[in-house]
Amino acid sequence: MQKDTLKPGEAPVRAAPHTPMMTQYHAIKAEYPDTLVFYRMGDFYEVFYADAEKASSLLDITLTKRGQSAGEPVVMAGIPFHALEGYLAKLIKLGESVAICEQVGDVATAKGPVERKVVRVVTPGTLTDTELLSDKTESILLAVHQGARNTCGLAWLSVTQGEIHLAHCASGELESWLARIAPSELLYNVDATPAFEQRLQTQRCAASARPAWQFDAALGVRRLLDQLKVASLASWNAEGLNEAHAAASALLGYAEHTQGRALPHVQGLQVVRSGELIELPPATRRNLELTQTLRGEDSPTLFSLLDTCTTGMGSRALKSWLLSPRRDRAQAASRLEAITQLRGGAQQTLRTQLKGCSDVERITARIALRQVRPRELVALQLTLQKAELLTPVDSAQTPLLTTIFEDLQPPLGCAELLGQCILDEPAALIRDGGVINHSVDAELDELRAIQTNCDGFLLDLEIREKARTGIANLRVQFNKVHGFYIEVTQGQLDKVPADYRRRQTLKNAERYITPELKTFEDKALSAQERALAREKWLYEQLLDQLQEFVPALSRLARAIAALDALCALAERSLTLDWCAPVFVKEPCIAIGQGRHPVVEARLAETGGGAFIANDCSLTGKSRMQMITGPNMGGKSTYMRQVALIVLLASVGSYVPASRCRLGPIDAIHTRIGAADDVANAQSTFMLEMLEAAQILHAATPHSLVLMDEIGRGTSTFDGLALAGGIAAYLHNKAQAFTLFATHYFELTEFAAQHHGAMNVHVSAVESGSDIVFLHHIEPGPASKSYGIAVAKLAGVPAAVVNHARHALAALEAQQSQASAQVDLFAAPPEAPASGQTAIDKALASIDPDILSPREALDALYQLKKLASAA
Ligand SMILES: Nc1ncnc2c1ncn2[C@@H]1O[C@H](COP(=O)(O)OP(=O)(O)OP(=O)(O)O)[C@@H](O)[C@H]1O
Repeated sequence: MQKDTLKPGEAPVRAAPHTPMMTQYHAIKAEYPDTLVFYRMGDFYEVFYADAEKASSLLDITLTKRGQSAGEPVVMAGIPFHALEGYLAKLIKLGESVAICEQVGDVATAKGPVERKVVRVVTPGTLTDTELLSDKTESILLAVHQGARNTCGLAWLSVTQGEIHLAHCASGELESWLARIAPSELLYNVDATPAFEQRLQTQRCAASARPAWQFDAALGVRRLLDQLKVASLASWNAEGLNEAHAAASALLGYAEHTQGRALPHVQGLQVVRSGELIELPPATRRNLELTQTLRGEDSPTLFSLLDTCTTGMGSRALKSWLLSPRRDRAQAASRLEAITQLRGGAQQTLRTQLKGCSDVERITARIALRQVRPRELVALQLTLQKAELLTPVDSAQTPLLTTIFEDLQPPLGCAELLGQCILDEPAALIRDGGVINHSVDAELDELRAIQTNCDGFLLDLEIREKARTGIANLRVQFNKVHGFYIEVTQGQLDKVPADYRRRQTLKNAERYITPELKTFEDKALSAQERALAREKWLYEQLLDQLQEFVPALSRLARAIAALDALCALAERSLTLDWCAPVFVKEPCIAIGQGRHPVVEARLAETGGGAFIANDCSLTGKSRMQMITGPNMGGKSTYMRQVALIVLLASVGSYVPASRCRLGPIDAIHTRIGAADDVANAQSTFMLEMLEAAQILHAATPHSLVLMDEIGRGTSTFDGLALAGGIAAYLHNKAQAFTLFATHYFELTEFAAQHHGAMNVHVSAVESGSDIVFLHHIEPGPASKSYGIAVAKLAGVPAAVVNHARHALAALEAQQSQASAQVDLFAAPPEAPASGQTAIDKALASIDPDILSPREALDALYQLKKLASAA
C-alpha cells in the first residue's frame, strides 16, 4: 500500500518499531497464537489487540487504547490480578484457553521490561485449580490419532487423577468412545481427514488440531516409559498399540506444555479394550438418564439418586463405575461382596468418619505440580489424621476391603511434616506470607521478631516524642503506601522540632519522618521483604519434601474414593430396600418385584402413591416381550427399570428388586422417543431409524435391547411394517433380549409366530369413560388402547373427546370389513444371489477332477448353450 504512495527515489517510510515491552509481548504471543495471553503488568493482567477484543466481548470488560507501539495505538483490556480465578472460570466455560504470563525477573534490577514467562496454560481439559473444577466431574483431556485402515488410537487422562488410558478403536466406533470418555478437551492430528474431523465435532467440547509430528508412536512409547519410569509397557499389556501410542505422545506433550512442567504424579496406565466393557451407547446413557435428565439437568438421574458420597472423590469414582461396567463379572462381584459386608453396620460409622475429608486426589496432583495452596496442605494434614482413625470393618473382610484398608494407611511422617511446617491457619496464598510455622527456621523467626517488635518500638517512640515535643496527641503510625510516620495535627504544628521531615500533608494534619524512624523503617521493611522471600523458599523446600509422598497419597486418595462409593451404595441399598443380584452363566434376566429407582423416589417425594413393582423374566428360550397397553400405563418405566437393574447389577451394586438373576450381558441398547435434532438437520424419524440401524447391527444374544414405539414417526403402514421387520430381525438374527413396547395391535400376533417372543401388557381398568392405570405387567396382549380416555384425563376439551369417540367407532367398523390379512412377519422372498448367473452356477457344480472325458465334453457343450442363451 505504502509503495503506491512513494515518489520515485523516495525511501520507504519505516513503521516505527515496537516499544521494548510490546516487543517482548509479541515474542511471547507468537508462541501461543491460538491462546489468549494474560500478560502480567503490576497488579493487572493485560490482554492486547485481537485477544483484548475477544476478552472484552467474552468477559464484558472495557476495551481501551493506550499509548503507541509501532506507530499504532495499543488496543488493550485488563483485569486485576486478584480477580483472575473468576475470569478464568468464565473463559474456560466458554471453551477458551488462557496462557498466564507472569513477571519472573527482578523488577528492581531489570533494565528494560522485566523478564516475563508463560508459567502455565489453563485449558478446559487440563484444569487443576479447585475453583475451576467441578467436585463431581473429572476434567478429561483426550488425544485422538486417525490411523491407517479406519482405525484410530485414543489416549486420555485427567491431570488431577494420575492415570493414562489407552484404547484402539475402529473409526465407526469413535462416537461411542467419545461419549463414554466425555472429554472436556480434545486434540487430534492436523492431517486427519475432513470426514474424521467432522465426526469429532459431535462431541461438544474444545477441540484443536495439533501438528502431525506430535502424534508419533515411537515418541509416544518413549514418553510413556519416561512417565511411568519403566523399561517396558508389557506389564500393562500396552505394547503394539501404535495408534494409541501416537495419541499418547501428543497427550503427554500437551499436558506438560500446559502445566509448564512434568507430571510426576501420573504413574498409572490402563488399556481399555472394546470387548471388556458393557456397551452403553450415547442413546442409552441419554434415554436411561444415567447422569443427566433428558432436559440436560443433573437431577433427578440414576447418579443423583445413588450419589450420597461424602467426598468429591467418592462421587467421581461412583460416576465412573456407573458409566463403565465390565462384561466380566469379577469386579462387580467383588464390589457386591464388599457392599454386603459394609451393610453389616460399618457403612454408617465409616461414612461419618469420611465426612469432611479433603480432596486428597486433587491436592496430591497439585503438590506434584507445585501449585498447592497452604490451606490445602492443612486440609490434607487433617484428612491424613482422619484416615489413620478409619478402622477396618471387622475380621471377616473381603479382598476388596482388605486392599482398600491397606491403602488407607497414610504415608508415614507426612501429616507430621505438614503439622510441623505449616501454621494452623495459614494465609490463603504463600505470596502474602504467614504460612510457615514458628520454630521451623531460625532465620524466619528472627525476621519475624523484628516485625513483632515493631509495635513495641513504635509505642516507645511515641511516648518519647510526646515528651520531647510536648505534643500530647502526636501519633506514630504505619501505612502500606507511605510507610512509617509521625502525625501532628494542624493546631500543634508550631511545636514540631527541626529534625522532623515532612512526608505527607493531610487536611488537618501533617505527617513527618525522623532519622531514627527512617532507620527503623528500613530495617522493618527489609525484614518483612526478607521474611516473605524466606517463607517462599521454605515452602518450595517443603514441596520438594512432599514429592516422595505423592505415590502413597495417590493410593490413599483412590482408597478413600472407593470406600466412599461403596459405603454410598451400601447406604442406598439399605435405605431404598434393594437386593443383591446373583450372576449366573446361562443367558437370563430374571427380576422379581423390580422397581424404577428414580420414578419410585419421585413418587415417594411427591406423595404420588406407591410404586407398583413388576417381575421380568427373559431366558435363552423366551427372549422377547411385546409390551402393549395404554399410554401412561407404565411401559417405558417398566422397560427402563429392567435396563437400570441390569446396569446396577453389572456395576456391582444392589438393585431395586426383591430378587435378580443375571446372565452375561455385553450391551444395553435403547431406542426410546427422540427429540428432533434440528442442529444436525435430522428429523425425528431419521434419528429413529439411525438409532434402530445401529442397534440392529450391534445387538448380540447377550445384549439387552429396549425398543419403545418404534415406527411411530411415520405413516401407520410404513411404521407398522418397519416395526414388524425390526422385531423379526431382533428375534431371529440378533436373538437379543428384547423389550418391545408398541401401540400397533397387529404386533401382538408376533408372539404366536415366534417361539421366543411373548405378549405382556400393562393393566388398566375403565370405570365409566374414565381410566385407572394399575401399572402392573400381566401376561397376554392389551385388549384396547385407551388413547381417548388418556386424552380426556389430560383435559382435552369434551367436544374433541366426543368427536374422537365417534370417529374411532367408524374407523373400527371400516377395518373389520377390510379383513384381508397381511403376514407382517413372513420371511421376505429369497433375494436372487447377487451377480450369480446360470453359467456361474453350472461352473460351480463342475468338479473337473472327477469327470470322464465324455462328461467333460458334455459339460462344455452345456456351458456353450447357456452362454448363447444368456
Ligand atoms: N410401576 C409403576 N408404579 C407407579 N407408577 C408408575 C409405574 N409405572 C409408571 N408409573 C407412572 O406412570 C407414568 C407414565 O409411565 P410411562 O411413561 O412408563 O407410560 P407409557 O406406557 O410408556 O406411556 P406412553 O405410551 O404414553 O409412552 C410415569 O411417569 C409414572 O408416574
